[in-house]
Amino acid sequence: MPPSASSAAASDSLAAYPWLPDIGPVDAAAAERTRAYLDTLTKPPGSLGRLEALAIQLSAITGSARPRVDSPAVVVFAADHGVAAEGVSAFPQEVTAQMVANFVQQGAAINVFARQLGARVDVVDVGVASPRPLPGATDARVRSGTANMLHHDAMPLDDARQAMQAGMAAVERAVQAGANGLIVGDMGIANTTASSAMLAALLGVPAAQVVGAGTGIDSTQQAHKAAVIERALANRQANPDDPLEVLCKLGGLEIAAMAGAYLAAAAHRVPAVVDGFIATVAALTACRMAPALCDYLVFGHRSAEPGHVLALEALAAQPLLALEMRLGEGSGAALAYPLLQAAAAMLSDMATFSQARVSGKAP
Ligand SMILES: Cc1cc2ncn([C@H]3O[C@H](COP(=O)(O)O)[C@@H](O)[C@H]3O)c2cc1C
Ligand SMILES: O=C(O)c1cccnc1
Repeated sequence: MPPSASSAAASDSLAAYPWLPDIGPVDAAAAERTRAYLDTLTKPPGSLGRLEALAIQLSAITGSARPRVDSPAVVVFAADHGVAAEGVSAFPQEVTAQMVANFVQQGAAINVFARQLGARVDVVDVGVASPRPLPGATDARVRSGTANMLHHDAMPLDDARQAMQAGMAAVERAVQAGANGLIVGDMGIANTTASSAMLAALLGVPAAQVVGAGTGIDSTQQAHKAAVIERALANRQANPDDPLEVLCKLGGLEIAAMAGAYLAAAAHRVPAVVDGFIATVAALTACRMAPALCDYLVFGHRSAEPGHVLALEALAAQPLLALEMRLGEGSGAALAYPLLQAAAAMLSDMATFSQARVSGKAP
């Protein structure tokens, strides 16, 4: 298919989904004002480096000269994956539900980092494979896990839409409760397989190039994981120009919910911090659906999962941190969040040259 025909197919499929929120461009005038204001603050121009770029982005997102990000919300979406049956993770599927209980009991890494930010963690079950609702989690279960992508499409379109809407609804709740920043996380055993398959399909690269250790599989198991993904890609034949089709055939319910959450945050002009590999694949999918979204996202960290670099490159994204982490849950996004707060505080609290009577640059 020639490029023009394939992009027409992609936008046709988008037109069929009016349930996606409308996202306008970021506020370029507010960004420009902040860019100029930064040079009036008592520091050599540009000396706060990427923190200055972050401050400009926060103004662009919020439209405010003094953006506020003092009240973040953390939302962790959990779901299971049929492809876990192929032995692609170091851990069994029941860990997804067990970790949801751990989130509810405040014991996971994301709970610890959220506490440091004074943020609440909303754990949303969009598709955990457990017989009963999970106590303490928000029940938005669309279905009990995806189908095994090796043999079936992971989910039908209607389930992907419902999961994306669950993501949007979680952001609505957070924004109504006063959140002005969003940290989105994932929990789902085998979701590095789903994300790797989606990324290989979206970028047209071999699975071996994106596959990594996930929860800690060795190199032999990684070769098996790549082979499973290659067979799934061949069986599913997802159209790389149709991100929703890629999501339905190869993705996961929590990945769909994360994509919906980013879109809803942008529609509210609330900065969302993207976490690691899984989160970035969700963000890439959402950005392919609504390209205006990309300017609203802050990339928190670079995960040790090898596919993450490719996903970040596809978004021309520069993550704030690189701590060799490979956890998910929103943990890297939460650790990066204080940098957003520092950028905002720089704009609201620093003295200007004239206020502090400091001489400007020599002529
Ligand atoms: C105890 C535990 C806590 C986690 N928290 C996040 N993940 C992360 O690991 C999983 C993805 O890796 P894979 O594709 O190899 O299964 C996801 O659940 C992800 O959120 C965890 C995994 C485990 C085992
Ligand atoms: O970077 C991630 O999001 C990640 C990597 C490995 C396992 N779970 C999550």
